[in-house]
Amino acid sequence: MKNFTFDFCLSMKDDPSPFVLIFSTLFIGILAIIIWSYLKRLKLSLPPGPIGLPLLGTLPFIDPQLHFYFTGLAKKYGPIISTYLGLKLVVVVSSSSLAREVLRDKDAIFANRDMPVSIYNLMYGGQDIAFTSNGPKLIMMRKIATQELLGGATLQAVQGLRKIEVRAMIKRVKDREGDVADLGVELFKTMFNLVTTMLWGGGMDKKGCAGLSAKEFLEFKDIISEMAILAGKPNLSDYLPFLKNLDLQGIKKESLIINRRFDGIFEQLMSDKASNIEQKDFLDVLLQIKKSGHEVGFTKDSIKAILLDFITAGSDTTSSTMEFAISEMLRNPDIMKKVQKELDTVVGYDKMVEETDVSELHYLHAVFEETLRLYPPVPFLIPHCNSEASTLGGYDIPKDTQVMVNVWAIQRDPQVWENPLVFKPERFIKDGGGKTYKSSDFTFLPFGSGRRMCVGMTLAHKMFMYAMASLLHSFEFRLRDGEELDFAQKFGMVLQKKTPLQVIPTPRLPTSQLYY
Ligand code: HEM
Repeated sequence: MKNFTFDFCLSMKDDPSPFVLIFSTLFIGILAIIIWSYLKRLKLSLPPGPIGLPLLGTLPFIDPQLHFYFTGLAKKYGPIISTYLGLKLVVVVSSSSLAREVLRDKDAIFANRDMPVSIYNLMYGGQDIAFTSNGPKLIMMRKIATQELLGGATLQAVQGLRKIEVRAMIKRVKDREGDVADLGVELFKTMFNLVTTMLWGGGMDKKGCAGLSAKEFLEFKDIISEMAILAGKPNLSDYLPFLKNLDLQGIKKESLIINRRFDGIFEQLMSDKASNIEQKDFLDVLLQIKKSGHEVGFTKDSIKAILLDFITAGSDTTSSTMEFAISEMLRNPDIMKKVQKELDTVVGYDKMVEETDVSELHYLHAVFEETLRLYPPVPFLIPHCNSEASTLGGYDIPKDTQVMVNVWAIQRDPQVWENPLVFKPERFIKDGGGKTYKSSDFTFLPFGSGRRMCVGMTLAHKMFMYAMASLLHSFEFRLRDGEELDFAQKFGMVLQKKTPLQVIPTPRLPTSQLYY
Protein backbone atom coordinates (compact mmCIF):
# COMPACT_ATOMS: atom_id res chain seq x y z
CA MET A 1 0.00 0.00 0.00
CA LYS A 2 2.75 2.33 1.04
CA ASN A 3 4.65 1.58 -2.15
CA PHE A 4 1.58 2.05 -4.28
CA THR A 5 0.90 5.55 -2.85
CA PHE A 6 4.49 6.49 -3.23
CA ASP A 7 4.60 5.26 -6.84
CA PHE A 8 1.35 7.04 -7.65
CA CYS A 9 2.68 10.34 -6.29
CA LEU A 10 5.89 9.90 -8.14
CA SER A 11 4.15 9.15 -11.39
CA MET A 12 1.93 12.24 -10.89
CA LYS A 13 4.95 14.35 -10.30
CA ASP A 14 6.73 13.05 -13.38
CA ASP A 15 3.87 12.96 -15.81
CA PRO A 16 0.30 13.71 -14.64
CA SER A 17 -2.18 11.60 -16.59
CA PRO A 18 -5.03 13.36 -18.51
CA PHE A 19 -7.47 11.79 -16.05
CA VAL A 20 -5.72 13.43 -13.08
CA LEU A 21 -5.59 16.76 -14.90
CA ILE A 22 -9.32 16.71 -15.75
CA PHE A 23 -10.24 15.58 -12.28
CA SER A 24 -8.21 18.29 -10.53
CA THR A 25 -9.49 21.02 -12.89
CA LEU A 26 -13.06 19.92 -12.23
CA PHE A 27 -12.44 19.77 -8.50
CA ILE A 28 -10.88 23.25 -8.38
CA GLY A 29 -13.67 24.64 -10.61
CA ILE A 30 -16.41 23.23 -8.41
CA LEU A 31 -14.67 24.41 -5.25
CA ALA A 32 -14.41 27.92 -6.75
CA ILE A 33 -18.14 27.88 -7.58
CA ILE A 34 -19.03 26.80 -4.05
CA ILE A 35 -16.87 29.51 -2.46
CA TRP A 36 -18.11 32.14 -4.91
CA SER A 37 -21.80 31.35 -4.31
CA TYR A 38 -21.23 31.21 -0.54
CA LEU A 39 -19.55 34.64 -0.55
CA LYS A 40 -22.27 36.05 -2.79
CA ARG A 41 -24.92 34.77 -0.40
CA LEU A 42 -23.11 36.28 2.59
CA LYS A 43 -23.20 39.77 1.05
CA LEU A 44 -26.94 39.65 0.44
CA SER A 45 -29.88 39.68 2.78
CA LEU A 46 -31.76 36.74 1.24
CA PRO A 47 -35.12 35.44 2.48
CA PRO A 48 -34.80 32.68 5.11
CA GLY A 49 -34.84 29.04 4.11
CA PRO A 50 -33.01 25.73 4.33
CA ILE A 51 -29.32 25.96 3.45
CA GLY A 52 -28.75 22.47 2.07
CA LEU A 53 -25.44 21.00 0.90
CA PRO A 54 -22.60 22.76 -0.89
CA LEU A 55 -23.15 22.71 -4.65
CA LEU A 56 -26.39 20.68 -4.46
CA GLY A 57 -28.30 22.98 -2.11
CA THR A 58 -31.58 21.36 -1.05
CA LEU A 59 -31.90 19.43 -4.31
CA PRO A 60 -31.37 16.00 -2.66
CA PHE A 61 -34.09 16.68 -0.10
CA ILE A 62 -36.98 18.06 -2.12
CA ASP A 63 -40.24 16.18 -2.48
CA PRO A 64 -41.23 16.07 -6.18
CA GLN A 65 -44.75 16.97 -4.98
CA LEU A 66 -43.46 20.56 -4.84
CA HIS A 67 -46.78 22.08 -3.71
CA PHE A 68 -46.56 20.08 -0.46
CA TYR A 69 -42.83 20.63 -0.07
CA PHE A 70 -42.85 24.43 -0.38
CA THR A 71 -46.05 24.82 1.63
CA GLY A 72 -44.34 22.83 4.42
CA LEU A 73 -41.29 25.11 4.24
CA ALA A 74 -43.51 28.20 4.42
CA LYS A 75 -44.97 26.89 7.68
CA LYS A 76 -41.45 26.59 9.07
CA TYR A 77 -39.72 29.70 7.67
CA GLY A 78 -42.55 32.14 6.90
CA PRO A 79 -44.30 33.52 3.80
CA ILE A 80 -41.12 34.14 1.81
CA ILE A 81 -38.41 31.53 1.60
CA SER A 82 -35.30 31.13 -0.47
CA THR A 83 -33.29 28.06 -1.17
CA TYR A 84 -30.61 26.96 -3.58
CA LEU A 85 -31.63 24.09 -5.82
CA GLY A 86 -28.18 23.19 -7.08
CA LEU A 87 -26.72 26.53 -8.14
CA LYS A 88 -30.08 28.16 -8.80
CA LEU A 89 -31.62 30.49 -6.26
CA VAL A 90 -35.35 29.84 -5.93
CA VAL A 91 -37.68 32.13 -3.98
CA VAL A 92 -41.19 31.04 -3.08
CA VAL A 93 -43.80 33.52 -1.81
CA SER A 94 -46.86 32.19 -0.01
CA SER A 95 -48.87 35.23 1.10
CA SER A 96 -51.25 37.52 -0.73
CA SER A 97 -49.27 40.66 0.14
CA LEU A 98 -46.08 39.19 -1.36
CA ALA A 99 -48.02 37.93 -4.41
CA ARG A 100 -49.21 41.53 -4.88
CA GLU A 101 -45.61 42.76 -4.70
CA VAL A 102 -44.50 40.29 -7.40
CA LEU A 103 -47.51 40.51 -9.71
CA ARG A 104 -48.60 44.13 -9.35
CA ASP A 105 -46.14 46.46 -7.61
CA LYS A 106 -43.04 45.00 -9.32
CA ASP A 107 -44.79 43.29 -12.23
CA ALA A 108 -42.48 44.78 -14.87
CA ILE A 109 -39.37 43.44 -13.10
CA PHE A 110 -40.72 39.97 -12.25
CA ALA A 111 -42.40 39.20 -15.58
CA ASN A 112 -39.61 37.18 -17.18
CA ARG A 113 -39.50 33.39 -17.32
CA ASP A 114 -36.85 30.95 -16.23
CA MET A 115 -36.85 28.38 -19.00
CA PRO A 116 -36.26 24.74 -18.01
CA VAL A 117 -34.36 22.42 -20.36
CA SER A 118 -37.58 20.44 -20.94
CA ILE A 119 -39.44 23.52 -22.24
CA TYR A 120 -36.49 24.63 -24.35
CA ASN A 121 -36.62 21.32 -26.18
CA LEU A 122 -40.39 20.92 -26.25
CA MET A 123 -41.21 24.44 -27.33
CA TYR A 124 -38.73 25.08 -30.14
CA GLY A 125 -36.25 26.94 -27.95
CA GLY A 126 -39.05 28.54 -25.90
CA GLN A 127 -40.57 30.56 -28.74
CA ASP A 128 -44.10 30.12 -27.38
CA ILE A 129 -46.05 32.79 -25.50
CA ALA A 130 -45.65 31.31 -22.03
CA PHE A 131 -41.82 31.31 -22.17
CA THR A 132 -41.08 34.42 -24.22
CA SER A 133 -39.33 37.04 -22.10
CA ASN A 134 -41.20 40.16 -21.11
CA GLY A 135 -40.94 42.83 -23.82
CA PRO A 136 -42.50 44.11 -27.05
CA LYS A 137 -42.58 40.66 -28.69
CA LEU A 138 -44.53 39.18 -25.77
CA ILE A 139 -46.99 42.09 -25.78
CA MET A 140 -47.57 41.58 -29.51
CA MET A 141 -48.02 37.80 -29.19
CA ARG A 142 -50.49 38.17 -26.32
CA LYS A 143 -52.37 40.81 -28.29
CA ILE A 144 -52.69 38.53 -31.33
CA ALA A 145 -53.82 35.63 -29.11
CA THR A 146 -56.46 37.66 -27.31
CA GLN A 147 -57.72 39.48 -30.38
CA GLU A 148 -57.74 36.64 -32.88
CA LEU A 149 -58.50 33.59 -30.77
CA LEU A 150 -59.49 34.16 -27.19
CA GLY A 151 -61.16 37.57 -27.15
CA GLY A 152 -64.88 38.03 -26.42
CA ALA A 153 -65.91 38.58 -30.06
CA THR A 154 -64.07 35.51 -31.41
CA LEU A 155 -65.30 33.33 -28.59
CA GLN A 156 -68.85 34.49 -29.29
CA ALA A 157 -68.37 33.65 -32.97
CA VAL A 158 -67.30 30.08 -32.21
CA GLN A 159 -70.15 29.36 -29.82
CA GLY A 160 -71.42 26.81 -32.37
CA LEU A 161 -68.16 24.84 -32.12
CA ARG A 162 -68.54 24.57 -28.36
CA LYS A 163 -72.05 23.24 -28.83
CA ILE A 164 -70.87 20.57 -31.28
CA GLU A 165 -68.12 19.39 -28.92
CA VAL A 166 -70.23 19.42 -25.76
CA ARG A 167 -73.13 17.60 -27.44
CA ALA A 168 -70.71 15.02 -28.86
CA MET A 169 -69.41 14.43 -25.32
CA ILE A 170 -72.95 13.99 -23.95
CA LYS A 171 -73.66 11.44 -26.68
CA ARG A 172 -70.45 9.53 -25.92
CA VAL A 173 -71.27 9.43 -22.19
CA LYS A 174 -74.85 8.33 -22.96
CA ASP A 175 -73.42 5.44 -24.96
CA ARG A 176 -71.72 4.29 -21.72
CA GLU A 177 -75.08 4.16 -19.89
CA GLY A 178 -74.91 1.63 -17.04
CA ASP A 179 -71.24 1.01 -17.84
CA VAL A 180 -68.07 2.78 -16.71
CA ALA A 181 -67.20 6.10 -18.37
CA ASP A 182 -63.77 7.64 -18.01
CA LEU A 183 -64.83 11.24 -17.41
CA GLY A 184 -61.27 12.54 -17.33
CA VAL A 185 -60.70 11.28 -20.88
CA GLU A 186 -64.09 12.56 -22.09
CA LEU A 187 -63.52 16.04 -20.69
CA PHE A 188 -59.99 16.22 -22.01
CA LYS A 189 -61.16 15.07 -25.46
CA THR A 190 -63.82 17.80 -25.47
CA MET A 191 -61.34 20.56 -24.60
CA PHE A 192 -58.68 19.20 -26.93
CA ASN A 193 -61.12 19.03 -29.85
CA LEU A 194 -62.41 22.51 -29.18
CA VAL A 195 -58.96 24.07 -28.92
CA THR A 196 -57.60 22.30 -32.01
CA THR A 197 -60.72 23.21 -34.00
CA MET A 198 -60.21 26.85 -33.09
CA LEU A 199 -56.52 26.58 -33.93
CA TRP A 200 -56.57 24.80 -37.25
CA GLY A 201 -60.15 23.81 -37.94
CA GLY A 202 -60.07 20.18 -36.91
CA GLY A 203 -60.16 18.04 -33.78
CA MET A 204 -60.43 14.29 -33.62
CA ASP A 205 -62.96 12.53 -35.84
CA LYS A 206 -62.88 15.38 -38.32
CA LYS A 207 -61.36 15.80 -41.73
CA GLY A 208 -58.25 17.93 -41.48
CA CYS A 209 -57.30 16.86 -37.98
CA ALA A 210 -53.91 15.64 -39.13
CA GLY A 211 -55.24 12.10 -39.20
CA LEU A 212 -55.55 11.42 -35.48
CA SER A 213 -57.32 8.10 -34.95
CA ALA A 214 -59.06 7.36 -31.64
CA LYS A 215 -56.04 5.31 -30.56
CA GLU A 216 -53.62 8.08 -31.51
CA PHE A 217 -55.78 10.56 -29.63
CA LEU A 218 -55.45 8.58 -26.40
CA GLU A 219 -51.70 8.50 -26.97
CA PHE A 220 -51.82 12.27 -27.33
CA LYS A 221 -53.67 12.70 -24.07
CA ASP A 222 -50.90 10.74 -22.39
CA ILE A 223 -48.22 12.77 -24.19
CA ILE A 224 -49.75 16.08 -23.12
CA SER A 225 -50.05 14.90 -19.51
CA GLU A 226 -46.48 13.66 -19.76
CA MET A 227 -45.37 17.09 -21.01
CA ALA A 228 -46.93 18.82 -18.01
CA ILE A 229 -45.22 16.38 -15.66
CA LEU A 230 -41.86 16.71 -17.48
CA ALA A 231 -42.02 20.50 -17.39
CA GLY A 232 -42.67 20.50 -13.64
CA LYS A 233 -40.13 17.77 -12.79
CA PRO A 234 -37.01 18.94 -10.94
CA ASN A 235 -34.22 18.41 -13.48
CA LEU A 236 -30.54 18.28 -12.45
CA SER A 237 -29.58 19.96 -15.74
CA ASP A 238 -31.63 23.04 -14.78
CA TYR A 239 -29.97 23.38 -11.40
CA LEU A 240 -26.42 22.26 -12.17
CA PRO A 241 -25.79 23.74 -15.62
CA PHE A 242 -22.40 22.00 -15.98
CA LEU A 243 -24.37 18.71 -16.15
CA LYS A 244 -26.59 20.00 -18.93
CA ASN A 245 -25.04 17.94 -21.70
CA LEU A 246 -25.15 14.71 -19.70
CA ASP A 247 -28.99 14.74 -19.46
CA LEU A 248 -28.77 12.38 -16.49
CA GLN A 249 -32.54 11.98 -16.08
CA GLY A 250 -33.19 11.70 -19.81
CA ILE A 251 -35.57 14.69 -19.67
CA LYS A 252 -34.01 16.43 -22.67
CA LYS A 253 -34.23 13.24 -24.71
CA GLU A 254 -37.88 12.67 -23.75
CA SER A 255 -38.78 16.30 -24.50
CA LEU A 256 -37.24 16.05 -27.96
CA ILE A 257 -39.15 12.83 -28.70
CA ILE A 258 -42.43 14.53 -27.76
CA ASN A 259 -41.50 17.61 -29.78
CA ARG A 260 -40.89 15.46 -32.88
CA ARG A 261 -44.28 13.77 -32.55
CA PHE A 262 -45.98 17.15 -32.61
CA ASP A 263 -43.67 18.53 -35.24
CA GLY A 264 -44.77 15.89 -37.75
CA ILE A 265 -48.39 16.91 -37.23
CA PHE A 266 -47.66 20.63 -37.48
CA GLU A 267 -45.64 20.19 -40.70
CA GLN A 268 -48.56 18.28 -42.21
CA LEU A 269 -51.03 20.96 -41.11
CA MET A 270 -48.97 23.78 -42.56
CA SER A 271 -48.54 22.08 -45.92
CA ASP A 272 -52.31 21.35 -46.01
CA LYS A 273 -52.90 25.04 -45.34
CA ALA A 274 -50.74 26.04 -48.27
CA SER A 275 -53.17 24.26 -50.59
CA ASN A 276 -56.36 25.21 -48.72
CA ILE A 277 -57.05 28.89 -48.25
CA GLU A 278 -60.80 28.64 -47.77
CA GLN A 279 -60.83 28.07 -44.02
CA LYS A 280 -59.97 30.93 -41.67
CA ASP A 281 -58.71 29.89 -38.30
CA PHE A 282 -55.92 30.81 -35.90
CA LEU A 283 -53.25 29.03 -37.93
CA ASP A 284 -54.31 31.02 -41.02
CA VAL A 285 -53.92 34.22 -39.06
CA LEU A 286 -50.46 33.25 -37.83
CA LEU A 287 -49.33 32.19 -41.30
CA GLN A 288 -50.62 35.44 -42.74
CA ILE A 289 -48.72 37.47 -40.12
CA LYS A 290 -45.57 35.51 -40.93
CA LYS A 291 -46.00 36.11 -44.66
CA SER A 292 -46.60 39.84 -44.19
CA GLY A 293 -43.18 40.21 -42.53
CA HIS A 294 -44.84 41.67 -39.40
CA GLU A 295 -42.44 43.20 -36.84
CA VAL A 296 -43.22 40.39 -34.39
CA GLY A 297 -40.99 38.23 -36.63
CA PHE A 298 -42.81 34.89 -36.60
CA THR A 299 -40.89 31.89 -37.90
CA LYS A 300 -42.33 28.50 -38.76
CA ASP A 301 -41.00 27.21 -35.43
CA SER A 302 -42.49 30.05 -33.40
CA ILE A 303 -45.89 29.35 -34.96
CA LYS A 304 -45.56 25.67 -34.03
CA ALA A 305 -44.54 26.66 -30.49
CA ILE A 306 -47.61 28.87 -30.11
CA LEU A 307 -49.90 26.09 -31.33
CA LEU A 308 -48.34 23.74 -28.81
CA ASP A 309 -48.77 26.37 -26.07
CA PHE A 310 -52.49 26.54 -26.65
CA ILE A 311 -52.96 22.78 -26.89
CA THR A 312 -51.10 22.16 -23.64
CA ALA A 313 -52.24 25.24 -21.71
CA GLY A 314 -55.80 24.91 -22.96
CA SER A 315 -56.70 21.23 -22.65
CA ASP A 316 -55.39 19.78 -19.41
CA THR A 317 -55.96 22.80 -17.18
CA THR A 318 -59.68 23.06 -17.87
CA SER A 319 -60.44 19.33 -18.03
CA SER A 320 -58.53 18.66 -14.82
CA THR A 321 -60.57 21.42 -13.06
CA MET A 322 -63.78 19.73 -14.22
CA GLU A 323 -62.56 16.33 -13.01
CA PHE A 324 -61.82 17.68 -9.51
CA ALA A 325 -65.18 19.49 -9.45
CA ILE A 326 -67.16 16.33 -10.22
CA SER A 327 -65.11 14.35 -7.69
CA GLU A 328 -65.92 16.92 -4.98
CA MET A 329 -69.61 16.81 -5.88
CA LEU A 330 -69.62 13.02 -5.63
CA ARG A 331 -68.07 13.38 -2.18
CA ASN A 332 -70.64 16.08 -1.30
CA PRO A 333 -74.01 14.91 -2.71
CA ASP A 334 -75.79 17.97 -1.22
CA ILE A 335 -73.71 20.24 -3.46
CA MET A 336 -74.48 18.05 -6.49
CA LYS A 337 -78.22 18.25 -5.64
CA LYS A 338 -78.05 22.05 -5.36
CA VAL A 339 -76.37 22.31 -8.78
CA GLN A 340 -78.97 20.02 -10.36
CA LYS A 341 -81.84 21.90 -8.71
CA GLU A 342 -80.51 25.14 -10.17
CA LEU A 343 -80.24 23.48 -13.58
CA ASP A 344 -83.81 22.18 -13.41
CA THR A 345 -85.06 25.66 -12.51
CA VAL A 346 -83.06 27.57 -15.12
CA VAL A 347 -83.00 25.06 -18.00
CA GLY A 348 -86.00 22.84 -17.29
CA TYR A 349 -86.32 19.14 -17.61
CA ASP A 350 -87.35 18.68 -21.19
CA LYS A 351 -84.49 20.23 -23.14
CA MET A 352 -80.71 20.27 -23.24
CA VAL A 353 -78.63 23.10 -21.76
CA GLU A 354 -77.83 25.95 -24.15
CA GLU A 355 -74.82 28.20 -23.61
CA THR A 356 -77.19 31.14 -23.16
CA ASP A 357 -78.51 29.47 -19.96
CA VAL A 358 -75.12 29.55 -18.34
CA SER A 359 -75.16 33.17 -17.11
CA GLU A 360 -78.07 32.24 -14.80
CA LEU A 361 -76.20 29.37 -13.14
CA HIS A 362 -74.78 31.25 -10.16
CA TYR A 363 -74.30 28.25 -7.90
CA LEU A 364 -72.44 26.28 -10.59
CA HIS A 365 -70.25 29.33 -11.08
CA ALA A 366 -69.44 29.23 -7.36
CA VAL A 367 -68.51 25.53 -7.77
CA PHE A 368 -66.08 26.57 -10.56
CA GLU A 369 -64.40 29.11 -8.29
CA GLU A 370 -64.29 26.83 -5.27
CA THR A 371 -62.67 24.09 -7.38
CA LEU A 372 -60.05 26.53 -8.66
CA ARG A 373 -59.40 27.60 -5.07
CA LEU A 374 -58.78 24.10 -3.71
CA TYR A 375 -57.17 22.62 -6.84
CA PRO A 376 -55.46 25.43 -8.75
CA PRO A 377 -54.29 23.67 -11.95
CA VAL A 378 -51.10 25.78 -12.07
CA PRO A 379 -50.21 25.78 -8.36
CA PHE A 380 -47.10 28.01 -8.55
CA LEU A 381 -48.17 29.97 -11.63
CA ILE A 382 -45.59 29.48 -14.38
CA PRO A 383 -42.41 30.39 -12.47
CA HIS A 384 -41.49 34.04 -12.90
CA CYS A 385 -37.98 35.47 -13.04
CA ASN A 386 -36.64 38.98 -12.45
CA SER A 387 -34.88 40.94 -15.18
CA GLU A 388 -32.91 43.04 -12.67
CA ALA A 389 -31.87 42.85 -9.01
CA SER A 390 -34.77 43.79 -6.75
CA THR A 391 -36.32 43.19 -3.34
CA LEU A 392 -39.35 41.31 -2.04
CA GLY A 393 -40.67 41.67 1.49
CA GLY A 394 -37.55 43.73 2.24
CA TYR A 395 -35.16 40.90 1.23
CA ASP A 396 -32.66 41.05 -1.62
CA ILE A 397 -33.60 39.15 -4.78
CA PRO A 398 -30.63 38.94 -7.18
CA LYS A 399 -31.25 39.20 -10.94
CA ASP A 400 -32.48 35.99 -12.62
CA THR A 401 -33.86 34.38 -9.47
CA GLN A 402 -36.67 31.90 -10.07
CA VAL A 403 -39.72 33.28 -8.25
CA MET A 404 -42.67 31.01 -7.57
CA VAL A 405 -46.00 32.33 -6.32
CA ASN A 406 -47.47 29.59 -4.16
CA VAL A 407 -51.11 29.92 -5.18
CA TRP A 408 -51.79 26.51 -3.63
CA ALA A 409 -50.84 27.80 -0.16
CA ILE A 410 -52.38 31.27 -0.56
CA GLN A 411 -55.74 29.78 -1.52
CA ARG A 412 -55.63 27.43 1.50
CA ASP A 413 -54.43 30.05 4.00
CA PRO A 414 -56.52 29.66 7.21
CA GLN A 415 -56.03 33.36 7.98
CA VAL A 416 -57.94 34.25 4.84
CA TRP A 417 -60.28 31.30 4.27
CA GLU A 418 -62.53 29.85 6.96
CA ASN A 419 -62.11 26.05 7.11
CA PRO A 420 -59.91 26.22 4.04
CA LEU A 421 -59.83 22.48 3.36
CA VAL A 422 -63.62 22.20 3.17
CA PHE A 423 -65.17 22.33 -0.30
CA LYS A 424 -67.81 25.05 0.14
CA PRO A 425 -68.99 26.88 -3.01
CA GLU A 426 -71.16 29.17 -0.85
CA ARG A 427 -68.08 31.20 0.05
CA PHE A 428 -68.13 32.52 -3.53
CA ILE A 429 -71.79 33.48 -3.62
CA LYS A 430 -72.05 37.27 -3.62
CA ASP A 431 -74.21 37.74 -0.52
CA GLY A 432 -71.87 35.31 1.26
CA GLY A 433 -69.20 38.02 0.75
CA GLY A 434 -67.85 36.21 -2.30
CA LYS A 435 -64.61 36.92 -4.11
CA THR A 436 -63.96 36.24 -7.75
CA TYR A 437 -60.91 35.30 -9.78
CA LYS A 438 -61.27 38.67 -11.50
CA SER A 439 -60.94 40.62 -8.23
CA SER A 440 -57.59 41.99 -7.30
CA ASP A 441 -57.02 41.24 -3.64
CA PHE A 442 -54.44 38.52 -4.44
CA THR A 443 -56.00 35.95 -2.11
CA PHE A 444 -57.56 34.09 -5.05
CA LEU A 445 -55.49 34.03 -8.22
CA PRO A 446 -55.84 30.73 -10.10
CA PHE A 447 -55.17 32.52 -13.41
CA GLY A 448 -52.36 34.70 -12.07
CA SER A 449 -52.46 38.47 -12.33
CA GLY A 450 -50.64 41.25 -14.15
CA ARG A 451 -48.84 41.09 -17.46
CA ARG A 452 -48.35 37.29 -17.47
CA MET A 453 -51.94 36.52 -16.48
CA CYS A 454 -53.58 33.62 -18.34
CA VAL A 455 -54.87 34.60 -21.78
CA GLY A 456 -57.36 31.70 -21.89
CA MET A 457 -59.39 32.62 -18.79
CA THR A 458 -62.61 33.49 -20.63
CA LEU A 459 -62.53 30.32 -22.73
CA ALA A 460 -61.81 28.19 -19.64
CA HIS A 461 -64.77 29.74 -17.83
CA LYS A 462 -67.13 29.29 -20.77
CA MET A 463 -66.13 25.68 -21.30
CA PHE A 464 -66.28 24.72 -17.65
CA MET A 465 -69.74 26.20 -17.25
CA TYR A 466 -71.24 24.81 -20.44
CA ALA A 467 -69.68 21.32 -20.27
CA MET A 468 -70.38 20.86 -16.56
CA ALA A 469 -73.95 22.19 -16.83
CA SER A 470 -74.63 19.80 -19.72
CA LEU A 471 -73.13 16.78 -17.94
CA LEU A 472 -74.83 17.35 -14.59
CA HIS A 473 -78.17 18.20 -16.20
CA SER A 474 -78.07 15.08 -18.36
CA PHE A 475 -76.75 12.43 -15.96
CA GLU A 476 -76.54 11.13 -12.42
CA PHE A 477 -73.12 9.68 -11.71
CA ARG A 478 -72.02 7.03 -9.25
CA LEU A 479 -68.83 5.15 -8.50
CA ARG A 480 -68.44 1.41 -9.04
CA ASP A 481 -69.53 -0.64 -6.02
CA GLY A 482 -66.86 -0.68 -3.34
CA GLU A 483 -64.77 2.02 -5.04
CA GLU A 484 -63.62 5.07 -3.07
CA LEU A 485 -62.91 8.57 -4.32
CA ASP A 486 -59.25 9.42 -4.47
CA PHE A 487 -58.17 13.06 -4.42
CA ALA A 488 -54.41 12.45 -4.68
CA GLN A 489 -52.64 14.71 -7.16
CA LYS A 490 -49.77 14.37 -9.60
CA PHE A 491 -47.61 17.48 -9.47
CA GLY A 492 -46.45 18.98 -12.74
CA MET A 493 -46.70 22.30 -14.53
CA VAL A 494 -50.41 21.34 -14.48
CA LEU A 495 -51.77 19.62 -11.39
CA GLN A 496 -53.71 16.48 -12.27
CA LYS A 497 -55.74 13.83 -10.52
CA LYS A 498 -53.53 10.82 -9.86
CA THR A 499 -56.29 8.28 -10.48
CA PRO A 500 -58.64 9.07 -13.36
CA LEU A 501 -62.27 9.69 -12.47
CA GLN A 502 -64.29 6.71 -13.68
CA VAL A 503 -68.03 6.76 -13.04
CA ILE A 504 -71.22 5.01 -14.06
CA PRO A 505 -73.64 7.43 -15.77
CA THR A 506 -77.43 7.14 -15.59
CA PRO A 507 -79.49 9.49 -17.79
CA ARG A 508 -81.65 12.05 -15.92
CA LEU A 509 -83.74 13.45 -18.74
CA PRO A 510 -87.12 11.95 -19.65
CA THR A 511 -86.53 11.02 -23.29
CA SER A 512 -83.59 9.40 -25.04
CA GLN A 513 -84.01 11.57 -28.16
CA LEU A 514 -82.79 14.61 -26.23
CA TYR A 515 -79.33 13.07 -26.07
CA TYR A 516 -78.88 12.61 -29.83
C1 HEM B 1 -58.99 26.39 -15.73
C2 HEM B 1 -58.22 26.68 -16.77
C3 HEM B 1 -56.95 27.47 -16.73
C4 HEM B 1 -56.20 27.90 -15.67
C5 HEM B 1 -56.49 27.72 -14.19
C6 HEM B 1 -55.07 28.63 -16.21
C7 HEM B 1 -54.09 29.24 -15.44
C8 HEM B 1 -52.98 29.87 -15.95
C9 HEM B 1 -51.91 30.41 -15.15
C10 HEM B 1 -51.85 30.39 -13.63
C11 HEM B 1 -50.98 30.94 -15.99
C12 HEM B 1 -49.65 31.58 -15.60
C13 HEM B 1 -49.79 32.97 -15.07
C14 HEM B 1 -48.45 33.51 -14.58
O1 HEM B 1 -47.43 32.89 -14.81
O2 HEM B 1 -48.44 34.53 -13.92
C15 HEM B 1 -51.47 30.74 -17.33
C16 HEM B 1 -50.79 31.15 -18.46
C17 HEM B 1 -51.26 30.91 -19.74
N1 HEM B 1 -52.44 30.32 -20.11
FE1 HEM B 1 -53.85 29.56 -18.86
N2 HEM B 1 -55.14 28.61 -17.58
C18 HEM B 1 -56.28 27.93 -17.94
C19 HEM B 1 -56.73 27.72 -19.23
C20 HEM B 1 -56.14 28.22 -20.37
C21 HEM B 1 -56.68 28.09 -21.71
C22 HEM B 1 -58.04 27.46 -22.04
C23 HEM B 1 -55.76 28.64 -22.56
C24 HEM B 1 -55.79 28.78 -24.06
C25 HEM B 1 -56.47 28.08 -24.90
C26 HEM B 1 -54.65 29.13 -21.75
C27 HEM B 1 -53.52 29.75 -22.25
C28 HEM B 1 -52.50 30.27 -21.48
C29 HEM B 1 -51.29 30.88 -22.02
C30 HEM B 1 -50.93 31.04 -23.51
C31 HEM B 1 -50.52 31.31 -20.94
C32 HEM B 1 -49.16 32.01 -20.95
C33 HEM B 1 -49.33 33.51 -20.72
C34 HEM B 1 -48.00 34.24 -20.58
O3 HEM B 1 -47.03 33.66 -20.15
O4 HEM B 1 -47.93 35.44 -20.90
N3 HEM B 1 -54.92 28.86 -20.43
N4 HEM B 1 -52.69 30.08 -17.29
